[in-house]
Amino acid sequence: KKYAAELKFCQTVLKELTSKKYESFSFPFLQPVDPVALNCPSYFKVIKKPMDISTIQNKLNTNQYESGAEFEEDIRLMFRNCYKFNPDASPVNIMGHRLEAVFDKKWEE
Ligand SMILES: Cc1ccc(Nc2c(-c3ccc(O)cc3)nc3c(C)cccn23)cc1
Repeated sequence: KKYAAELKFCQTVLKELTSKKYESFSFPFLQPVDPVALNCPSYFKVIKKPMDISTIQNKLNTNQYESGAEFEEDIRLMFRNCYKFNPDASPVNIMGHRLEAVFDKKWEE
């Protein structure tokens, strides 16, 4: 069915984003931001809806997405959070743009 094929493609896209070849710029996005570990106490004041790839993977595995569009919403939320918290041209901001470029290419494949 279309629905199953759509969600299967989401799995393929996540596999691409977490591939070792991108680990030099995907690592800030693989796990939830830990404001204590990263020493960024303002994080939860600035970012109201945290999102990361491991959370998206879990939602996909537990059928919490109704469609590919909902999956894409969480991916885009993750990158918006990154651009909001990390100043333009900062290392993690640039990593976000690089990983989003990988997503864009695979998503429109
Ligand atoms: C004081 C300070 C300033 C910036 C950061 N950014 C940051 C983020 C981050 C990722 C996504 C996101 O939505 C927000 C932040 N991930 C990291 C990592 C893995 C290492 C170093 C910095 N990192 C951390 C602490």
